[in-house]
Amino acid sequence: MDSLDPVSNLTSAENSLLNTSKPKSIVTFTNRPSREEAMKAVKTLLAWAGDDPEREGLIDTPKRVVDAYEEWFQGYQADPKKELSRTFEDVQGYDDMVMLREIDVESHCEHHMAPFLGKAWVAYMPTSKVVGISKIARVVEIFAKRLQTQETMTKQVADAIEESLAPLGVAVMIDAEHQCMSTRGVHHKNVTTVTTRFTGVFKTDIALQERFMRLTHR
Ligand SMILES: Nc1nc2c(ncn2[C@@H]2O[C@H](COP(=O)(O)OP(=O)(O)OP(=O)(O)O)[C@@H](O)[C@H]2O)c(=O)[nH]1
Ligand SMILES: [Zn+2]
Repeated sequence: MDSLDPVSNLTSAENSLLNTSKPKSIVTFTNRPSREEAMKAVKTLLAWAGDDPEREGLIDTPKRVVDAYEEWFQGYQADPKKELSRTFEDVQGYDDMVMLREIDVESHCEHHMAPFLGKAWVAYMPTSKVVGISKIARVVEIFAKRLQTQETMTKQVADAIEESLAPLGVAVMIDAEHQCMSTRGVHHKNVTTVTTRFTGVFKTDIALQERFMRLTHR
C-alpha cells in the first residue's frame, strides 16, 4: 500500500488530489463532498440503524452530525507548521527542557471513527529557539482533530516540533482510552494505551528520558 504522508495523513495519490494553491499540509480535497451530500449520508445511516430519519426528534440530526464532524475533524483544515512558525529567542540563556503536561487529547480512531480520549505530555530541549507554549497545545489539537491511530499521532506531534524548531530533542507521551475498545468489540473499560516518541537527546540520554517520564506523574 502507498505509504502515508506524516503531516497530511494521506497517501501520495490522495495528496495529489489536493488543491495545489494551498500548502501541502493543509488537507483540502478538491473533490470534497458537499454539506448536503454529507447530511444525506447521515440520513442513510439513521435509516440503516433502524430508525425513521423523518421523525421529529431526528429531523435536524443530520445537520447536527455534520456540524459535529466539522468540529471533530477541523484538524484537516489547519497547518501545524504554521502554528510553530513564530519562534523567539530572548529567553536569557534558558537551557533546559520545556514541557507541557496533561494536554487534553480528544481524537477519533481511524478504524471505527470512535472517540479516544486522554492526555498528552510534550517536551522539547530548545537550542536558542523557543515557541509560544500554547502553540504546542494547538499542534496536539490539530493532529487530534483528524482520524488517527495513537501511534501515528504521537509521531506526528514529535515530527512537527522537530521539523519546525530543530531542537536538541523531543519527547511525546500520549495516554488515552479508546471507546472502540470500551463501548463495543472487546468491551474492556478502563484500559488505557500509552505511546511514546523520543528523539535526539531524549533518546540518547536515558537520565533525561527518565526525568521526562517522572514529570508525567503528578
Ligand atoms: N494500534 C492501534 N490500534 C487501534 C487504535 N485504535 C483502534 N485500534 C484497533 O484497531 C483494530 C482494528 O481491528 P479489526 O480486526 O480490523 O477491526 P474489528 O473487527 O472492529 O476489531 P475489534 O475492535 O477487536 O472488534 C482493533 O484491534 C482496535 O482496537 C490505535 O490508535 N492504535
Ligand atoms: Zn477504533
